[in-house]
Amino acid sequence: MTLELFEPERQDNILAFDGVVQNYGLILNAEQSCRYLHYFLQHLAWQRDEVILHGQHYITDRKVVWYGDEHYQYRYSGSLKRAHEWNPALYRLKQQIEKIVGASFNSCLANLYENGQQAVGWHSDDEPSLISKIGHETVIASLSFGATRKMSFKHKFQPAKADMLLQSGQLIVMRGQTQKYWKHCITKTAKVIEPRINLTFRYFFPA
Ligand SMILES: O=C(O)CCC(=O)C(=O)O
Ligand SMILES: [Fe+2]
Repeated sequence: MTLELFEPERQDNILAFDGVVQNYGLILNAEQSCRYLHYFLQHLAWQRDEVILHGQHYITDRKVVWYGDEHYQYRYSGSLKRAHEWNPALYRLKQQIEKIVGASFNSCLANLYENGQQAVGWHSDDEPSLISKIGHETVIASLSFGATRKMSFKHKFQPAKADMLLQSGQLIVMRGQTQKYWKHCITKTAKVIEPRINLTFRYFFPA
């Protein structure tokens, strides 16, 4: 695993306006992060994602899996997703994150990028099932393991952008109106040949 020269600094908000992306820095040490990476690589039920765009059926390179308190179901990009029962280690990590962040989560969408060629394009996590009925905000806590990758944000209506590197053991939280006004992506890079896992803890409001 590559060792980063600089630890990420904590930041209250990397966005200039219209949303909040908090950088909590590293919440796990290198050894803990490395153990989680190898454990999750082996023990989560990874599957390529199916999406239907403009009537065309696609299978993504990156793998995903969704865990939750119940077998929540929802339809996005034309295919039906169903939450698995919590993996116990993932559940304990969820409880730890809830304490740090001061919010509760009932599900986790996990992503596996085998190398820098696998990425996720510009999108917002703005499905109605993720928006709270009171306050109308979305809180997503995102914890990374393995290879350092760049996450970018761009405003939907203004020429504003922000970038951050996500290291192994680093936690960020997207909250407020971030999903309404900003898109985010993980960029491709030929330099990264190692895997990265990202866990996005979410609160899912069943319809
Ligand atoms: O891998 C990441 O850090 C981001 C994943 C993401 O945007 C998502 O799961 O919605
Ligand atoms: Fe996302």
